[in-house]
Amino acid sequence: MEIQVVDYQDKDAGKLFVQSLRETGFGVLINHPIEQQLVESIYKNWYQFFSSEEKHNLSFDPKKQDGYFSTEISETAKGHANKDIKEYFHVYPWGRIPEQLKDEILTYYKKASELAAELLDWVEKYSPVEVSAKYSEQLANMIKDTPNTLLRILHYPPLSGDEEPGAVRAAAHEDINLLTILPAANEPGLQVQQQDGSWIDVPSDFGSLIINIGDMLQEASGGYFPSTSHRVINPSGKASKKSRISLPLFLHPRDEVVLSERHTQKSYLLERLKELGVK
Ligand SMILES: O=C(O)CCC(=O)C(=O)O
Ligand SMILES: [Fe+2]
Repeated sequence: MEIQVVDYQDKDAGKLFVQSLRETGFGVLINHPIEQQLVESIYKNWYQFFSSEEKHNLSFDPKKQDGYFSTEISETAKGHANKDIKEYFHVYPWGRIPEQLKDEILTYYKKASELAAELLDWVEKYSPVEVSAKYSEQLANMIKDTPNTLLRILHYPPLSGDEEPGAVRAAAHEDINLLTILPAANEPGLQVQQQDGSWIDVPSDFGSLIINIGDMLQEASGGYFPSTSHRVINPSGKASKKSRISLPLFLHPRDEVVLSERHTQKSYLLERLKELGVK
């Protein structure tokens, strides 16, 4: 099955969306409640931030994981040799945020988190009974009042030609969290791996919202909802001189939420961050 582009206003939206998640790990929403104007303004304002020296004053805190992560310390995807060609900023409502960008980004954080709770309700509603029986509490409840949901603003700089051989914007990886909510970026490049191992572009029309499953939902659903590998490929030709900005919201339950017999959110996250080399 292909990734479905679902109209959020459609009466069967929930069913179609969850079916797409189940079969591909991804679903795409159009006509959704997140205003494109807000997304575009964030892209513009944070591009300015990444172009300024101010970012170096907000360098990330290794314990709290908030703040600015430079290209030099950017993540290395599990099983890969090179660092990704990206810099990013981690926004948590309790964390450091550049003063002039605070109101806007927290407005987005709140709106996207509210929509996310609704999407988790859809996932719950269309989980077979034997799967929902595994959820330790309602999925939407797992993220209620959580301090752990992470909004990452990513900047993939133009390619200089001096990149390490084999380095890419984002090497193939799976997300760690429950669900990821990602507005289409300003440039293409996002791909998902299909069951036969081949890679296809994720439908990313500007204005649409891409949602994918992370490992925590896979864990909580006993594998029913697969977290699929995705990546961001390097542009070529003229596009390689352009920056790409993207804005994933990674939904994380509260620390103590039980995901499975093996893991709480906290124990699971710690294990995964160590693998990424950022903890
Ligand atoms: O930039 C994108 O489009 C995707 C980013 C991503 O997959 C991630 O940060 O986990
Ligand atoms: Fe990802």
